[in-house]
Amino acid sequence: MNSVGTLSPDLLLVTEQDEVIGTAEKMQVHYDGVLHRAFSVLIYNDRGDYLLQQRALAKYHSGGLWSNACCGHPTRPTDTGQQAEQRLDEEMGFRTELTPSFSFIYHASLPNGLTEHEFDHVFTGTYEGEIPFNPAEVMAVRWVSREALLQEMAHAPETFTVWFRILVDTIEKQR
Ligand SMILES: C=C(C)CCOP(=O)(O)OP(=O)(O)O
Ligand SMILES: [Mg+2]
Ligand SMILES: [Mn+2]
Repeated sequence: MNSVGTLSPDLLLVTEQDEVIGTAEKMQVHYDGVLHRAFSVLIYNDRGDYLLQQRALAKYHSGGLWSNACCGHPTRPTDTGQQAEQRLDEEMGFRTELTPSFSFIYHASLPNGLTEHEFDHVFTGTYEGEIPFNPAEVMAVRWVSREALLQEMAHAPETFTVWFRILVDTIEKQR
């Protein structure tokens, strides 16, 4: 826990085997590019369309880019899925049951000078209904079919977050 206590809990630093080896403050972690635990949530509707969020411009990186339904950082070493469900609610304004899917490590230098270096746990869920998203986190949402998403990613990859492009590549190869 950092000096501001519960206001800003620290992120979990992990090994390449995802063993927790410490904690550190969120911005410092992304300045230093040190490996930490994260989660990414993929939400589908009954037709199999992807739910996308456009990150708020004020986010510390990747503002204005289109991405998967929710991403975040666990602050407790257990119950990553519950923390992902909670973060989905904070960002998108709804809850749904999430299922663990797969995990991957990625390392990306971002245009604003920060670095993402994450052991990312991917969760999936389905949802139909209203999306009263939080404007501090999200500037827009939309549903897109997988065909339309693949076309758009091929033509305008720079409008999507780096990790969502990796995620879609991985998922679409598995199908
Ligand atoms: C999980 C990934 C790929 C990046 C972290 O997500 P965010 O940048 O949205 O993190 P929070 O601000 O929500 O913690
Ligand atoms: Mg987030
Ligand atoms: Mn991160």
